[in-house]
Amino acid sequence: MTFFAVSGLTMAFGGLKAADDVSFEVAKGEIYAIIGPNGAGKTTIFNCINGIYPPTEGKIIFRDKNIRGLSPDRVARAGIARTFQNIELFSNMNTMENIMLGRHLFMKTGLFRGGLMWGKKSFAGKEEIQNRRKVEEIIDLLELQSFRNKMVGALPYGIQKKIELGRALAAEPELLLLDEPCAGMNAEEKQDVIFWIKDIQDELGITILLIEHDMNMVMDISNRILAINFGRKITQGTPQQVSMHPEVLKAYLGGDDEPDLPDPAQKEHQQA
Ligand SMILES: Nc1ncnc2c1ncn2[C@@H]1O[C@H](COP(=O)(O)OP(=O)(O)OP(=O)(O)O)[C@@H](O)[C@H]1O
Repeated sequence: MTFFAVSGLTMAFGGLKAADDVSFEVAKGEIYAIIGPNGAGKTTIFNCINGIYPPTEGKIIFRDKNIRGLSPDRVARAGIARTFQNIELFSNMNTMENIMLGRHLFMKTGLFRGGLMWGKKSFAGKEEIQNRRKVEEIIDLLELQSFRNKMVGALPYGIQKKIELGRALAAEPELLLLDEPCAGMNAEEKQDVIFWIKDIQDELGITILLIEHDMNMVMDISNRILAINFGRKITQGTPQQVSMHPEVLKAYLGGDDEPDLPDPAQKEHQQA
């Protein structure tokens, strides 16, 4: 079975091909990163995968089905969740309520209404209790207990990013798309995110497709990497292979100078 594959994906905005004949495959259980300079087309690929843009050409295969052109809601129902580059939370709702929004795919009654309107023994009440239980599991997993009832607008940036991750997990995805999970974070917060992502892979068995500018993080966390520039694939491979590719070095440095990319081989050596 093909778990996830993109083949010949092209997304044109007028004369500009933001994604140009991009193909790659992600195996179940891996952490797969897409890297590239600003404007390379990374977010466009995510937007095509989760149905925000209908691709101009190509196929997007998830569990053997072509999901190209499905609406974001249907893509989510198929098992693909996403976080965004800029935090997309409801700042005047608390942590629990924001994560609960990720459960809407499973709700037959309206959000938060079940327990209130129909009593605990009704179908709506049971559904509400079940959803709240799942949300509590996520709050425990991400260690968000002390923020459960706090309005998210007032919480630190790193915590808000974690709540957004929690909301995506609430949809119980098989594939999780993370768009720059470390953007705007300090070194300690980034370490935290790396820890959670590895945990999500190991403990929940969720496959992760990641966009990230922080090369240290990408090299540390990814099983494989796709490098793109000007909408086109440069290369794909292990962190070691990709970090040594001359076109990747050129794309990042604009020349053939000594690269500033971390050396995964050295990291492995240090860890040994
Ligand atoms: N809706 C749109 N309409 C027109 N052009 C777009 C649209 N979305 C993206 N683009 C263009 O497509 C190109 C790729 O943009 P995209 O946001 O995918 O790059 P990116 O690699 O995610 O960049 P960054 O790292 O800065 O987020 C850019 O030139 C961008 O201006």
